[in-house]
Amino acid sequence: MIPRIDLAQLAAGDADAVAGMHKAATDVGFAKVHNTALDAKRVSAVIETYRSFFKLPEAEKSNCDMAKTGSNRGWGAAGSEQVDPDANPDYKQFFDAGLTLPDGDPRLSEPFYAPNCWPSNPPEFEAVIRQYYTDACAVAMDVLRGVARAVDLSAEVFEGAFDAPMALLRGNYYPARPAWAGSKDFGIATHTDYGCLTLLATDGSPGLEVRKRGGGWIPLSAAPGEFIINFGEMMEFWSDGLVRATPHRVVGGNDERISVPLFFNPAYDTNVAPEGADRMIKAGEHLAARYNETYVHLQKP
Ligand SMILES: O=C(O)CCC(=O)C(=O)O
Ligand SMILES: [Fe+2]
Repeated sequence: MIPRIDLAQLAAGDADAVAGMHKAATDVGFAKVHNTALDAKRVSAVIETYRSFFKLPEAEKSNCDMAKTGSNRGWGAAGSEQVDPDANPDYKQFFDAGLTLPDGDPRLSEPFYAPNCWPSNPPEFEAVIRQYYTDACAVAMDVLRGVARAVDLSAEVFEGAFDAPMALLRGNYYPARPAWAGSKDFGIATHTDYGCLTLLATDGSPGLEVRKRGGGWIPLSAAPGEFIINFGEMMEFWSDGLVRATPHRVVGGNDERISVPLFFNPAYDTNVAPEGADRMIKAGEHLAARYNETYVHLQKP
């Protein structure tokens, strides 16, 4: 069973909500979260904005092709990410956006704080996505505070670590599963997320599957207004293995599907080693290693 958590109740310390988050974090690695600052209407507008973009001709989308920029901002064509080395590159398309830094900020030359590429169509794209990025980061921070409370990590652990986050907002577009797809082809192949927390909105269509500890897969879906959350590798390091990064995938079906994960990653220099450990795991270095493995345009031949 995947816990379903009321975020306002979690923030207020409600015992059931705290217990639900404890189970989500330490057992299944996934939860559904509702009653957040982002309502169904806002999330639907974001999903439809991405949908309009993905429906554009490839030639227009390629103005923001990340393979041309060398960073991970902009459009990723089908086949541009390979999250499982034993599977083929994913057949999904996606669009990545990160923190918008002021012009002239020296961090703009660092890969994790690279400038965004905003398409000119649909015309509202930049405004809608930038506002959602900011608001979704605030919801993710609320969730993390609830996680700290639920698993007894000191609340200060996360404070300050997300002031200039390497958080990445992605729109995933899964077309209907292609007729040519074989056993090594996925919308997104089996993987764990790299960062701390993923706050995932979807258009409500099925497709996501979460790996069960004993084997097999649990299908999970959420309509706009309700979020799926899961934990990534950095959170597993940070909590010394207490919080679980659970593998998941999308095989894909007969209908197209849009999902919008916010990968809530801390600032580059954050040490995500367990508290009190005598080693250092720099968040930015972990992320760089994982990006270099999985973005096809960054892979070494
Ligand atoms: O589309 C989904 O539901 C999941 C996407 C996902 O796992 C990812 O983008 O990391
Ligand atoms: Fe994922």
